[in-house]
Amino acid sequence: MISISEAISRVKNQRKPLVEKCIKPVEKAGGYLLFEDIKSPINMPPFRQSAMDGYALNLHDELSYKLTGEIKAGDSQQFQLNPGEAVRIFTGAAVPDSANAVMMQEKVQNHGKTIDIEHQIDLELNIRLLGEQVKTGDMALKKGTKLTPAAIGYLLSLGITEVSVYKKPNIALVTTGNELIEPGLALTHGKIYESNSRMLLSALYNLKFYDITLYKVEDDYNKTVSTLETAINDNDLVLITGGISVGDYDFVGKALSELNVKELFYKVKQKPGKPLFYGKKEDTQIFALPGNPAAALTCFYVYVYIALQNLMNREETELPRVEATSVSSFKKRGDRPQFLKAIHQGNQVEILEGQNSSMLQTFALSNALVHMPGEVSEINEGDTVEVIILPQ
Ligand SMILES: Nc1nc2c(c(=O)[nH]1)N[C@H]1C(S)=C(S)[C@@H](COP(=O)(O)OP(=O)(O)OC[C@H]3O[C@@H](n4cnc5c(N)ncnc54)[C@H](O)[C@@H]3O)O[C@H]1N2
Ligand code: MOO
Repeated sequence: MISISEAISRVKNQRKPLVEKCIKPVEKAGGYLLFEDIKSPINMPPFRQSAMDGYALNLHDELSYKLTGEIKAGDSQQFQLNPGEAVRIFTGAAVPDSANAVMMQEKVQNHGKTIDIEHQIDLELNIRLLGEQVKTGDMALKKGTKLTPAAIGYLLSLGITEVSVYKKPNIALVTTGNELIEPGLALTHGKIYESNSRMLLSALYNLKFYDITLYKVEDDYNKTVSTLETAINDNDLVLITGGISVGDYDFVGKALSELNVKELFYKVKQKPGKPLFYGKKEDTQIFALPGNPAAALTCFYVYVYIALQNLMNREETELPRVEATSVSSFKKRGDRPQFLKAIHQGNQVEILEGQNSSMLQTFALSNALVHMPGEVSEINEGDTVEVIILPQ
């Protein structure tokens, strides 16, 4: 049995980012990293734009101007202004080449055919210059940039509709167990509703991983081998839940060994999640998470999260950890370090009742996990503890 820190470092050591590219419509590329530099195909703005509703002026030494017309946003006609002439103009409209400043309307008196401005103004005031954000052919966004909503808006503003991005991993979610029934069907004695697959699916969606295939297999050795073989062949990351402990019908470990999956670790000194398995076959990483739902989700956040960040070539691979003051007390049995479901707010954290690895109710209320080291037997009110912040 290895320590949590050793297990974390073995996952980190398998850093092999996916270097395949895929082409995505820009609006569906949120969260992806750019595979290539993007050069701007246009000047942005593509013309000199008015930044205000007001008047475009061909400046002269006096404060009075002759009004010669009007330009709305989207208009394309050209005006030729002589010194001392002005046109009415609106935000976003093209400023005539012969205008050299825009005065906002609050500082202008309109007399019908002429206007008076309050004071003399600087050249190019209230004009967004041609290409002031980015010029044709210049770097718009560099390879590796994460596509945030702002980045997506920016690329679309340059007229770009498709981008090449680093492919995200194809992920298999495999559930095992004869006792599992689809939620929605009638429950019969001895059965429980299957919740792990779509719990992990939703955790993956939340992290913006969408290429996910669900596989289900009953407690049968041959079927476990063939299902896992397909899942491993077709995916970059395989997450299995259940069947990894020592029971006579826990076939996952034996099946993985039959399939020549290289074990990187099996069993971690921690609670929950002791029987966690991590291995790889060629470039596919495989986690066999304990079937107990809270153990599976805890292992997802502490270990699988790192593998996902590694595959995406992200710098930060672990969830953020902070220190906080406990407002509750907790006594631990045994010497396994524990991850405790908790509510973190400000610089305080409340450890919740009901920490059993089969219970999701407490997890449902939590936004954090308190990491309680093995040598600490109790946490008291006022103690400083380490808190892992979960993605919301
Ligand atoms: N003799 C021992 N028995 C157990 C040990 C041990 O060290 N020695 N470890 C215990 C610990 S700790 C855990 S955790 C579990 C892990 O067992 P498995 O990974 O083999 O999981 P299962 O036995 O298949 O299931 C455990 C539990 O979770 C429920 N489950 C499974 N899959 C789902 C699912 N998709 N949705 C909802 N619930 C699921 C399952 O019904 C069981 O109640 O082993 C202990 N035993
Ligand atoms: O790890 Mo098991 O998850 O302790 O119940």
